[in-house]
Amino acid sequence: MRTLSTASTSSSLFALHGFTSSSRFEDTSLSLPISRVFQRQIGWSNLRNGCLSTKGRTKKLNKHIIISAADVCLDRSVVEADLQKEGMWSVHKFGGTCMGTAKRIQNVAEIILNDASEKKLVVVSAMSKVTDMMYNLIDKAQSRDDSYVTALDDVFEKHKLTANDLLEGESLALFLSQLQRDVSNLKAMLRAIYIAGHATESFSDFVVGHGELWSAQMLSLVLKKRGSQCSWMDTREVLIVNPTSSNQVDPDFVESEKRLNKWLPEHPAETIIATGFIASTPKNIPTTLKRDGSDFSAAIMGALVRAQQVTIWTDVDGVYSADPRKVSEAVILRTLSYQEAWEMSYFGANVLHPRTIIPVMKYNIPIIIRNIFNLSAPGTMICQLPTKEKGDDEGLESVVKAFATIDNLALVNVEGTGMAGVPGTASTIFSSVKDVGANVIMISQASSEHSVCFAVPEEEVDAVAKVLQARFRQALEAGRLSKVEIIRNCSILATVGQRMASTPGVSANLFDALAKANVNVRAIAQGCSEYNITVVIQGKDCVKALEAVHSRFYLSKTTLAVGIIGPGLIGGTLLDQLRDQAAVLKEEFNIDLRVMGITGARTMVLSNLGIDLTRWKELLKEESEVADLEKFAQHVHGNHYIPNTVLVDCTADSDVANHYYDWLCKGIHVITPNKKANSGPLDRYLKLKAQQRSSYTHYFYEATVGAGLPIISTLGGLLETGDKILRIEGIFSGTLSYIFNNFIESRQFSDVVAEAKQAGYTEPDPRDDLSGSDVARKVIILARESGLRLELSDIPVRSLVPEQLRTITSAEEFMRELPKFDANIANERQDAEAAGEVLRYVGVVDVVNKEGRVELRRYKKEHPFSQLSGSDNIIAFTTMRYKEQPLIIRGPGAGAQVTAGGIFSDILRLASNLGAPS
Ligand SMILES: NC(=O)c1ccc[n+]([C@@H]2O[C@H](COP(=O)([O-])OP(=O)(O)OC[C@H]3O[C@@H](n4cnc5c(N)ncnc54)[C@H](O)[C@@H]3O)[C@@H](O)[C@H]2O)c1
Ligand SMILES: N[C@@H](CCO)C(=O)O
Ligand code: NA
Repeated sequence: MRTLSTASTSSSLFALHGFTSSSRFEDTSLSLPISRVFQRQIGWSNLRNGCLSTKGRTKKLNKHIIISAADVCLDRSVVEADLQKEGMWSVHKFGGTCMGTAKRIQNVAEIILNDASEKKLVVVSAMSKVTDMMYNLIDKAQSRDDSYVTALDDVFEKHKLTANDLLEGESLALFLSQLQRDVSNLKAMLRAIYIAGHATESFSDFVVGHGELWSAQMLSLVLKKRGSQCSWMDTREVLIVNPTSSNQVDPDFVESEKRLNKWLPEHPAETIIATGFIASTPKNIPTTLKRDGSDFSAAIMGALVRAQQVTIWTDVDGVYSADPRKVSEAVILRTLSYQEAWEMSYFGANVLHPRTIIPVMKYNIPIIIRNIFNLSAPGTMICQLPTKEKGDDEGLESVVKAFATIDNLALVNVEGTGMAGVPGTASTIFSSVKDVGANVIMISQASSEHSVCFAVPEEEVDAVAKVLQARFRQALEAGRLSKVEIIRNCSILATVGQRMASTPGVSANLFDALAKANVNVRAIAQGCSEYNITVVIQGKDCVKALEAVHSRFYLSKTTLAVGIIGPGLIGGTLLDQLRDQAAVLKEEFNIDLRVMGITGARTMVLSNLGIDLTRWKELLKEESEVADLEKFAQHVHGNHYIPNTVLVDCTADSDVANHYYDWLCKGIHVITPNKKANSGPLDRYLKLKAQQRSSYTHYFYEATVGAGLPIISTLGGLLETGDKILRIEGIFSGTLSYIFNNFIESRQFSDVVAEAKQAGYTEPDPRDDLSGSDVARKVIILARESGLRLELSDIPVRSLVPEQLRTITSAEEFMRELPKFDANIANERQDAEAAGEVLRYVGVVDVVNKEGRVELRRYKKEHPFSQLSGSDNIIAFTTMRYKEQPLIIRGPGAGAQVTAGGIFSDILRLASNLGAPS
């Protein structure tokens, strides 16, 4: 497939920030000579445009530095050598939230004072809400609403109160008189706007930008009060930008640097507090840096002073590996490359605007995103990552770093044979899309050139479809194009990671994770850079897909929503085992099993976060509701934060088994020790298995034969590797094994049966064991696994249930009546003993003759079947490979612990199939 990804930015993804305008007050900071820094900048400015080499300025700089294009990074060792010599600048940016109150401004001052860097340049936004208040003033004045006057008073009050808290004496008086002057000026301007009923853009800029001017001045005075040598900067005097057509600006680095180099010696200080967001045009008209302007200001300033780093202070711990609202186990990334950060922000992650990265990337300056409210969090560093080739993997996390999604998209598919080899089709398509102002988010074209497919925001798709239908009407009528198809309700899932480029198998892993989560992929795009692989999926699958791929790449635990049906002996034991092992699984194996529901025949308990398994019995009594299997399945599966659901059927009920098909269709995995589904009607069984394969869901039932013994998996392994099964023969009933192993000497048959029941070996109704039907079911299960198409009724069975007790309704009554019939079986045993033999209840799958049977047979005392003890099962596989000596599996084949353990290991097999490390 030939693919192509666009780099256009969806404007809706980023928040609009405020900006500031002109206002001055005299700076009273102490002077400090900074000429060396200044000289260095002049020297470096020569390097920017084109391929140059610098020689001779210092010894360490006596190297060739080639800058071939704007985005190429300089040799870091050279940059560092130079910076260390000249004194390092660190740049900080504090947004509105950080500057929100007097207390927070003090906090900001503290952070600045604690930074030991020789030079500090601090970019600040307006106090939070101030920019909105300023816009509101303009709106009111424009709509001739008198209340702008009181609204302006509120702005004044807010700053006055803050300053009163922060400052005192001369500096307070200085600030307040400036504030008063600014507010009087603003009042006059707003009055002018009120009269005109309109504000020009530069007028608005002027008004709105005061927030930054005031916050910068206050912070600067606070720092001075605390002994810092500090100046404040109205960045419009320095920062020169050219507005572009697309509501963006291009910084003029050469001119800005010239102005900065003039400004710095005029305002000597260790620390400079600069207003974010404001700038001037080359003609000195005030303007702004538009969206996310303060971050951009910080990045440009960082580049201008060749900062050692730029720290963006915010209210989150850093950049997450995925939206934490969607992926509960998302982690904070320690590092991101510039390109990765770029990709993440394009896909809606609240990282940085891509343009913020460009200025710093050019000089290889790291950006650190840190939480001002959690200084213990190290934050995320966006920098040039060390490459694998250099053998320096430190700080690198996974190959795939992060995942992001864009919702509410539609795919447009233009298809037809008339496109191949005809230049201009793509151009016509995309110029039409441009004409209706739609934003193309992703493009993919198969190299057959028979279709071009692209994603646009859902709300723009109708206009796109209409214009394409019109533009291609002739081609559609003539059949050169077959259709312009719209696929609605789509989402994009982007997988980002720079090292994907050099690592084979990433996409295989990604697509495998999606397949296992039953997510259908509609379109794919990957640019040559391989920084990101983008897939288009159905909107409803988005969170599930995000969870699945996130956990696949080890960024989160493999989380499974588990529903337990039938908390009887086996189900209850399983719940206790889950309770005891949960922490270890989470810690050591990255597997997070959450039991979201438990249902018995009459009552059920549901949870949204996971049932506390130390109390499951009480909860089932105290907080239960009436059992409803539909509702139960829907609840356990309905939690969109957990990508995979498994229902574990621990009943012996055919009605429950009849739901498996439906559950598999819904993408729910099924695990069971219940033999009813696999030994029920053959057509149902075949349909179930076919559904399981085609739906990529998993259906595991190891405990149906031999309890926890690996019978089903061994058979599967033999078949999958091409062995041919000839015969499977053995003692398949734990109950009947126990009974005949212990039915010796003077013991009564009924007593031994009661013991087996007491030990938890029997089926809920022991007649299922004694009748041979349990063994017949196991024979059928193994026969079908081996490829035989047999029904349960095809298996001749010797029943040990006395004729008279077969119709009794309850298991308890049966147990009471059983002793009356002890003599019959005792006689049979004595006959065998007299011949030096023992009785054993065996099942046979005769694959060669395509038949099965269940019988009570006599074996010589030396025979392996005669050597068993307890509830041992013994199963012998005779195959083409194991012909002379059969492959034998022996061990306890019934009992609560071993059976629950077998089910548990099926759950872990499922987790492993879903991406948990093995
Ligand atoms: N006991 C063993 O050693 C062993 C070994 C392998 C497999 N198994 C299988 O394990 C399963 C459970 O056996 P057990 O000994 O725990 O039986 P049990 O009777 O102790 O438990 C079954 C539970 O299922 C509940 N139940 C019945 N119908 C239900 C329904 N429609 N919806 C919800 N709950 C329902 C019952 O109330 C009971 O709590 C059986 O299928 C059995 O064949 C048991
Ligand atoms: N009742 C069964 C349980 C295991 O399937 C037995 O005795 O073997
Ligand atoms: Na088993």
